[in-house]
Amino acid sequence: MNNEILIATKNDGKLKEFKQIFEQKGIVVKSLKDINDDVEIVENGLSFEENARLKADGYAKSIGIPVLADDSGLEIDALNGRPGIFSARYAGDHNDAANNAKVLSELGGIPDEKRTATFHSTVVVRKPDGSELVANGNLRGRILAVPRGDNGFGYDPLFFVEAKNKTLAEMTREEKNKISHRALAIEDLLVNFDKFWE
Ligand SMILES: O=c1nc[nH]c2c1ncn2[C@H]1C[C@H](O)[C@@H](COP(=O)(O)OP(=O)(O)OP(=O)(O)O)O1
Ligand SMILES: [Mg+2]
Repeated sequence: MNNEILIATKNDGKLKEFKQIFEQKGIVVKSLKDINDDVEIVENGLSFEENARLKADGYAKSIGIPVLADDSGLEIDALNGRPGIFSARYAGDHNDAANNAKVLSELGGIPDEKRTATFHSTVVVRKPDGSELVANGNLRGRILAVPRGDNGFGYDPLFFVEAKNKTLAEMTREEKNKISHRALAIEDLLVNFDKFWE
């Protein structure tokens, strides 16, 4: 039975979200901690999709099971879509606090109604035979001036979801996993998944 997938991410927050979503579907999630092969992947693609493919491909050849990678980021309208594909290293290195501070400083003085943003996720799954599935998800929200909440990771404390009257960091993992860009990408993925998975 083909029921295992490797989630190729070094981000524990993402891994926990994917685990919850796939385990509900009876799919066993393996992480990079379960394999010896620690590859350093340079995310130098020009799009979310290219970066997700680089990550999935980096592991798909050596591991005998399907590999899923996500490349995601925050696109702020008033910043012409920045930080976008550079979300993880916006303030120089992979530091959530510094990235959030940079975003807040760039948005300084911009009023609430102009602080709209999209969280985007592109997910690529590669099988050992090279076949792949690509899916996307988007979540609209607004960037607060002051962070709220302690859950989640990354830009979650700044990302306010109007319909829930909460930031992503004020939601439980279950709540976030019902609406997030990553959850929506997986929903999109699952439309074609069974056929791909056979
Ligand atoms: O739900 C989210 N809630 C908050 N922040 C988020 C989310 N989704 C992506 N983000 C931010 C985190 C990181 O700054 C960048 C993704 O960068 P990205 O390269 O895809 O992920 P990563 O480097 O953390 O882990 P990895 O590449 O090993 O999967 O966007
Ligand atoms: Mg990354």
